[in-house]
Amino acid sequence: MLAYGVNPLRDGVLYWYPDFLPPETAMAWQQQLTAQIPWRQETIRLFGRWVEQPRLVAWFGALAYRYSGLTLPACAPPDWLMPLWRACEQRAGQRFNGLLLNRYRHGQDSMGWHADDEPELGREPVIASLSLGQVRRFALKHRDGGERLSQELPSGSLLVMAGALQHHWLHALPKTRRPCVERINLTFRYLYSSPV
Ligand SMILES: O=C(O)CCC(=O)C(=O)O
Ligand SMILES: [Fe+2]
Repeated sequence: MLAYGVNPLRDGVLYWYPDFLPPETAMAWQQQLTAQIPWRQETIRLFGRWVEQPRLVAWFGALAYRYSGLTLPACAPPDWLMPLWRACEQRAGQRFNGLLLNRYRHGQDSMGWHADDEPELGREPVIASLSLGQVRRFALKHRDGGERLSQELPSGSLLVMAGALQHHWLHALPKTRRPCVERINLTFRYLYSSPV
């Protein structure tokens, strides 16, 4: 459970703004994104088998994004998205040049344990994560097997991951058996053109 604003952790920091967007504004963005984004169902290789990712994704950025053996090609964001992009930059106090969108259609859509630690993101990346729609649980665990943390992410909330967090912690969006409507997550990132 996080406190409003800054939450210093061992080896990282989380900034938490549960009321970043009013509920109606969050709902309007979700509807627009659902209808207007070219959502992709990607296939990834897992233990030698091709499997569909348990979510839909989209990527906007000046550079291609490579993760989990997948390449999402460079693609300019639509103009109508920029007010939301700028608002997230302002709250995070950081410029972003990339946006990964995740669309979780139901409780069986999820994201497994990982860190956003691709070389292009550099040291101590600041990643801003905006949630729209269904409340889902976000889980964190320290790589050394120690602390665990989890936080429900309500619609319109902004979670900023910063400091050394990506180097020392993993995070996930677990599946749930509870009845679920759709959730869209936007994670804003800054990519360097060559690994730093
Ligand atoms: O959906 C979420 O809240 C997590 C998304 C995430 O971790 C990612 O896109 O790297
Ligand atoms: Fe992530």
